[in-house]
Amino acid sequence: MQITITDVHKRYGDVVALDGPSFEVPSGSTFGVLGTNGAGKTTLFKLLVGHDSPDAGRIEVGGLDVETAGHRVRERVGFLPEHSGFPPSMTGREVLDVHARIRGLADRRERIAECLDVVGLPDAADRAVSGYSNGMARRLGLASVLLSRPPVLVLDEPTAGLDPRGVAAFHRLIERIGRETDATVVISSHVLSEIERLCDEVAILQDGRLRNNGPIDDLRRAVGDRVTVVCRPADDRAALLEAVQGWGDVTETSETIELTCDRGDAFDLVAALGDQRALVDGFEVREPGLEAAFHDALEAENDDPEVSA
Ligand SMILES: Nc1ncnc2c1ncn2[C@@H]1O[C@H](COP(=O)(O)OP(=O)(O)OP(=O)(O)O)[C@@H](O)[C@H]1O
Repeated sequence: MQITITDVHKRYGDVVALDGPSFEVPSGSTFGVLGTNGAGKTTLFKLLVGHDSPDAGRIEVGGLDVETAGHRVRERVGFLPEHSGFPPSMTGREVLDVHARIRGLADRRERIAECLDVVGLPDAADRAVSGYSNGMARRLGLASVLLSRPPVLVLDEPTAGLDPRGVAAFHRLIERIGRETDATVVISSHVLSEIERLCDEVAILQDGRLRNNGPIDDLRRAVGDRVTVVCRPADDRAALLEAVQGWGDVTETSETIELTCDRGDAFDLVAALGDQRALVDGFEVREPGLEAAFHDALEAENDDPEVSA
């Protein structure tokens, strides 16, 4: 395991920010920490990188205790905070040069050029960062984190505030890092689709407590063995609607008729749809998403605050 979090507690005055989550992050995985506002994600990350201390519990990174070996942990972990500011008059390259010097990197010039290339900023490298868009500033932040090739990257809400193109570019970047390096990447987000797209495993936090964790596929399965068959009606929508009555729970949207049934019945349903070819323009089978797992985890909390999901 690259990261082990054991029964971590943290309060700020009366506010309980973390209430005993325990989970592990496998080496080389892209791991999502998911939670609504105030769930404790940023607090957990601050403890993880040694910027703050837990009141109780233990966090280990690569077998090192963050409390007692903080300096060595910080050498292993590249942290992109939720809000990172750069001196506005410096160029991107100068910002990276300062970071490279602080870390004592020997091959600064080459490494900076490589990282600018990875994040897609070589053309803007010699412009003042005051003229950078949000997305460019986030990518520069990521470049600064990548400089020393840390085995662990901790990215706090890396796409917050980016426009859709910026989000897509950042996702491609994280996917590339996941593919081309052995780094363990830990990302926090409250955007489910983002975690679902990028991550292998996830921990779901709510009010500082761990509600669920594990491989995304396992969580999806745990949601229940239900699948949804989404049909696009041909010309006679009413006839299709009548034909599918009783095959599953029916939901209509302006474009589709959606049938949700037990996975075991899905084959029969699809076969029956095949017999109704004249009424159906096309269909797809949709697996339950992480969204359902997320809401299940949160509902478990509302049903019984004492029961851990
Ligand atoms: N320095 C602090 N002083 C007082 N309360 C704090 C402090 N830092 C965090 N908190 C509180 O601890 C709780 C957890 O906050 P945290 O920032 O970790 O959540 P988060 O999941 O990162 O939220 P968001 O998605 O909104 O960034 C919140 O109730 C927050 O108000």
